[in-house]
Amino acid sequence: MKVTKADLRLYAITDRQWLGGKDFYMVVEQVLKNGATFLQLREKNATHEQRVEEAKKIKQIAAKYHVPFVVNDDIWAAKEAGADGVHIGQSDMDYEQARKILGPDKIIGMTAKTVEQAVQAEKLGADYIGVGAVFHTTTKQDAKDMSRETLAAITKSVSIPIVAIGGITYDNMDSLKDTGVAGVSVISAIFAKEDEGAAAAALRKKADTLFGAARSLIFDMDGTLLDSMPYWRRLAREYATKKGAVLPPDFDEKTYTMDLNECSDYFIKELGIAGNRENMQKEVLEMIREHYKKDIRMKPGMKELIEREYQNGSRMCIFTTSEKACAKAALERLGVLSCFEKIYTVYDIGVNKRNPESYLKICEQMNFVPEDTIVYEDVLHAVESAKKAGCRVTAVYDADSAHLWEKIKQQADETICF
Ligand SMILES: Cc1ncc(COP(=O)(O)OP(=O)(O)O)c(N)n1
Ligand SMILES: Cc1ncsc1CCOP(=O)(O)O
Ligand SMILES: [Mg+2]
Repeated sequence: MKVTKADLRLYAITDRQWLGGKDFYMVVEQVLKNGATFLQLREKNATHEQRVEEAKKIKQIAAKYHVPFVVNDDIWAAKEAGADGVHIGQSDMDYEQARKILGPDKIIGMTAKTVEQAVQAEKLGADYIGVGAVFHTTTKQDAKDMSRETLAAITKSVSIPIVAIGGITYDNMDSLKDTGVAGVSVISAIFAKEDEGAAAAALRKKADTLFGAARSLIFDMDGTLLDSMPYWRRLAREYATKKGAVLPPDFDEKTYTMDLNECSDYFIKELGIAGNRENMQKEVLEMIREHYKKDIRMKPGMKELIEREYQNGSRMCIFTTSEKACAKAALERLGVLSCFEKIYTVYDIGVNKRNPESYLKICEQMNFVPEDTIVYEDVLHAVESAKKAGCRVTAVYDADSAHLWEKIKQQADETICF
C-alpha cells in the first residue's frame, strides 16, 4: 500500500500565483511543517524545465517532513526530478503509459468524477483518487460541481483511498464527514491565505477530527491477535503422541496446569518417554515455533482492525510473552508485520505483564502518552496492569479466559467478543 488514508488527510496543492512576493519554498516548508500530509506541485503556467527545477527543490523539503510528493500532469518532470509520483486527470497521459515511465514503485493518483471512472482507476492500479469539485471553486475554471451523493457513491465503489477536492474551506469541510473520504485536498484554503502555515495547521486539526485521528495502540499477541491458545493447550498431547506414548484418560487435565519442567518430568517418569528435561523442552518449543510459522490463524476481525488502523496512521506495537521470532514469523505470514513499528517481549522490557510498569515502559519507548494509549488484551492480569498504568483497555474475548470474562469486562473500557 503506497498511499494510506492517513497520507491523504490534508493534501496541499501548490499555486504560486497567490503568493505575491513571498518565497515559494519557504511557504511550502511552512505548510508541511504545520501538518500537510501530502503535497502536489501544480504549476499550470510553468514550463517543463521550471517544473523540474521546482520539483527537485520541493522533493528535498517534502522528504524532510516525510510527506509524499507528486507532480501534477507532467510525468516526465516527476521522473526527472525523482518525485514520489504524479497526479493525472482524465485528459492527461493515460495510466498505463505513466506507469511504464515511472515504474511500479511510484505513486500514481488519478482524478475521477463518476463511479465508472473511479472503478476504472482502481482496476488500472491507481494508488488513490482525487474526486471533485465537491464545492464550487474558481481555482479551476473547468471544474464541475459534484453532489455529496455522487461523492459518497464513488467512495463506496472502490477500496483505494479517496481525497475530496474543489472549493474546500475550513468552514465547509464538516459536510464531508461520513462521505467515506480519507481527507481533503486544497489549494486556495492554504495558498491564498495570509499565513499559509496557520491555515494548514487549522485545516489539519479539523481534518483529524472529521476523518479519524491516528491512535497509539499496544497489542498483545496470543489470544488477542492470534488464535494460538488451542495450540499451546494441545502441545503436551501433540508431543507425547509424536513420541509414541500411550496417554492416560486424565492426561489433558494433569498436564494443563504443569510448567515445562513438571511436564518433562511427567513424560519421563510416568509415560516412559526417553530423554531429559533440556532436550524435551527444546523439542517442544521447536514444535510450537513451527505452528507460529505455518498454521496459527488470526482471530476474527483482527486483520481488518489492524489494516484499518494502519491506513488511518495509527502507531502500533506488539507486547508479548512469547518469543520474538515466533511473533515475527506469524505476523509476517499473516501479512501484517509491517503495520507494527516494534515487537516488544516481556524479556526485552524486563518486567512481566502482572506489573503496570511494563506498560509504562512500552509507552515511554514508543513515545505514547499512557492516557491516550489503547491496550488490546485477553487475560485478566494484563488488563488490570494496563489499567493501573493509566492506559485504556479493549479486552478481547478468548475461550481460555472464558471463566474470567465477567471480571475482564468490568475492568475494560471496551470489549471485542465474537
Ligand atoms: C488530488 C487531486 N485531485 C484532482 C485533481 C485534478 O486533476 P485534473 O482533473 O487532471 O485537473 P488539473 O489539476 O490537472 O487541472 C488534482 N490535480 N489533484
Ligand atoms: C485542481 C482541482 N480539481 C478539481 S477542483 C480543483 C481546484 C481546487 O482548488 P481550491 O481548493 O482552491 O478550490
Ligand atoms: Mg491534470
